[in-house]
Parts: sequence; structure tokens; C-alpha cells
Amino acid sequence: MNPITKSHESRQRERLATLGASLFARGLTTGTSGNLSVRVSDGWLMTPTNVSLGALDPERLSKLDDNGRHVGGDRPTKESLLHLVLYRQRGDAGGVVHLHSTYAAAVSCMDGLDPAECVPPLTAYFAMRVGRLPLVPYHRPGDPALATAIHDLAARHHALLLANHGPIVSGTTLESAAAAIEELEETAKLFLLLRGIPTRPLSDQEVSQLDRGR
Ligand SMILES: O=C(O)[C@@H](O)C(=O)COP(=O)(O)O
Ligand SMILES: [Zn+2]
Repeated sequence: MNPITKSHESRQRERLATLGASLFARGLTTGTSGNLSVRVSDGWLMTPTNVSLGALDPERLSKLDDNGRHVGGDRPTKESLLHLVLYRQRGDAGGVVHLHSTYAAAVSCMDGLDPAECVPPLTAYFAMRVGRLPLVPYHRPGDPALATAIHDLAARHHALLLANHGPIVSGTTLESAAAAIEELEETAKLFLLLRGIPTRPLSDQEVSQLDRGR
């Protein structure tokens, strides 16, 4: 590996570990739940399975090559296929974040959600950062069928809510994926706070006038 590639990969390793520590410190992930990945020049770095995102060792992150084969570091997250589908379906994706953040996970367990838009566009920032949020039918974590289930949706949405599980979001960078999943969590909290209170989400026209930066 040439030194430029190596220093880029080293920076990506640091960014992944720093983000994990920040998410953990703020209670957005607990125990060993959640997983992160970032694109590097010759593949991806992913969090290993069964580790706390609060204590990631940059040197032990899992490395997958361009074909999705595990080529270095500890055994990758059981959701590696899910991450790979997001990267393959979204050509501009540079990072993916999956969490069991409390409010989004709570919404993912609710009955009677609209599967095409399970959290309405309550605020402009949600509409800009997250967009329309579909609900993916329940599959056990790590089940390859989950990757199949998101395949078509991922081409149209960078943020998905996995039923009875939690959100997964891709972004052009790791940091933009994190910003979007944090906004999703805050809006899931609003959605639950507003239950039973007459609420006016943004109209389609209001949403269409917004900038959709990722
Ligand atoms: O919910 C699960 O089991 C996974 O989706 C998860 O969040 C943690 O699994 P690993 O990344 O394999 O530790
Ligand atoms: Zn999970």
C-alpha cells in the first residue's frame, strides 16, 4: 500500500473510532449494539462484531476488500451485508451508521405505521437530512434476507428503519450519515412526544421547496 493510501486509511480508522466514542458517550448506542463503516480506497472499514462502539481500537477494525471479503482485522459486524448493499445501491455513499437509539428503536416497534413513511416530516431539518423514511419488515439481525429486503429500497432512500430493531443510514461521508441518524433520533422523539396531540407535518409542497443535502 502506498504511503498516501495508508495515511488516508489511518485517518478513516481514527474517524470511525472517534465517532463511535462520541455516539457511545452521548447514549446513542449502549452495550455492543450498533455498527459503523466507512469507505476506503480499496474497500471498507467496519466495526467488528460484538464490540462496544465506545471502545473501538482503530488497528483492530475489520477491513473488507472491494468484493466484500474480510481481509484484515477482527471479524466484521454481522450486518456487513446490509452495509454493503447500501454502498452498492448508493454510489456516492462514503459512510454507514446503524444504531439502536432509543426513540427510533421505540418507533420501529410500533404497530400500524405507514411502511412508506414511518416518521412524518415534522420539521424541515428532518425532511432535509433524512427524507422519506420507509419501514423494512422484521428479519433477525444478521439474516442475509434483511440485506435482500433493503436492496430496492436502498436505491431510493439513504435512511431506513428496520422493524423491531433500529435505523440504518448512509451518507456521502461518515459524519453526514451520523448527522442524519442523530436527526432521525430527535424526530422519532418528537413523534412520540406528539402522540395524541393534533399535529401538522410539513406539506408535500413545503418539503419539495427544501434543499436535500446529505
Ligand atoms: O442488532 C444486532 O444484533 C446488530 O444489528 C447490531 O446492532 C450489533 O451487531 P454486531 O455489529 O455484529 O455486533
Ligand atoms: Zn442492530
